[in-house]
Amino acid sequence: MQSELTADVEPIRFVGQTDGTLELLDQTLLPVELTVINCSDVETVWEAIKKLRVRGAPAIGIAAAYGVVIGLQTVGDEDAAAFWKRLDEVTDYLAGSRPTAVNLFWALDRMKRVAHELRDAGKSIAEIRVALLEEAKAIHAEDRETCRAIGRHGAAELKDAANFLTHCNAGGLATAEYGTALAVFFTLQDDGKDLHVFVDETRPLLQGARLTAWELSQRKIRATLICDSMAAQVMREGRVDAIVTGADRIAANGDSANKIGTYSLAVLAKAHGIPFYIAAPISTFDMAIDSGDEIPIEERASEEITHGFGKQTAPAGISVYNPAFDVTPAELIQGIITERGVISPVTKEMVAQMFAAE
Ligand SMILES: CSC[C@H]1O[C@H](OP(=O)(O)O)[C@H](O)[C@@H]1O
Repeated sequence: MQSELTADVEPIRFVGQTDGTLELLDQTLLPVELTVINCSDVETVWEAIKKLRVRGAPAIGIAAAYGVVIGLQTVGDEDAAAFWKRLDEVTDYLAGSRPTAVNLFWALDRMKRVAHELRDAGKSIAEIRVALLEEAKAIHAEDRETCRAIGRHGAAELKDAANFLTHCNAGGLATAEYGTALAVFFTLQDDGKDLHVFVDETRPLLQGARLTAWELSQRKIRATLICDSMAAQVMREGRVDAIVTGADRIAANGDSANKIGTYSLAVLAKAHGIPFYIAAPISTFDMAIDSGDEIPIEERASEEITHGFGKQTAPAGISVYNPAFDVTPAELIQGIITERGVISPVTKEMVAQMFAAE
């Protein structure tokens, strides 16, 4: 069913109080169909993250935080032991949905930390349950402002550029709203810039074609969809001033994991003398790992490649390798645009300095 899809559709919405439900815009059906799934149990939230009905590092973290609230609904306030056992069960369960986006684990750890601090302060289970919903809402609200700040810093950094290329979707659909990489383009537009964006379709799940192209068209930003393999050609033709992508996990030295195909863009950008930027919130930094070598890379089902576009496009039984992410080394990154400012050059020292800043 062709629905009227507008850019003000919220990808994530929690409805009700501690006994409420989580509404998620099913991104696997975009841009053709507008369907909202209603999550009333943690299994539905887990499946939505796993199947990319909700996706994008910050959005995954927000959904998981609400998933904790929903998962705890199966136990009452009267049995404290059951509540704490269930909290561990639910956070461990959600942590197993996807391995790469560190925001998932950052959000789950934050929810557990709040619960334990309140327990240690002598609060009741009922009070802790309410506080956890408020914490999930805080994570959600903070990300809205974080994205705006990333947009402001990115637009200032790239004020002299007009022609961009991006990969996958790091827009409002991947966050609370407004996005990270796309926030830079939205802010430049709001500042009066007439910009153009080449959009990689981003195989195999086509987040670029289905989601980024849609978000840019909704905002009437000039965009041209290309196959991933065409990126080098448009760079060689001199049609790209800068590349901006999102990230799913950034190591302490600045190595950045993002959708598969990002690393090749960074190598191509270097070959063509084009600045390559990552846009990501501080919550995407994993300071517990020294380099990108330690970032777990999700491998997904073969069918995403052999049965894309709704039909079989490869011989049965063919061997398939389907890593969903790759890692761009810090030396290929001109700058990492965060809500606190731009990290450039991207060194361990500069990352640590930004991470420690308020
Ligand atoms: C703002 S984070 C967006 C980030 O997440 C995407 O991955 P997925 O669609 O698999 O969740 C992609 O890496 C984007 O850059």
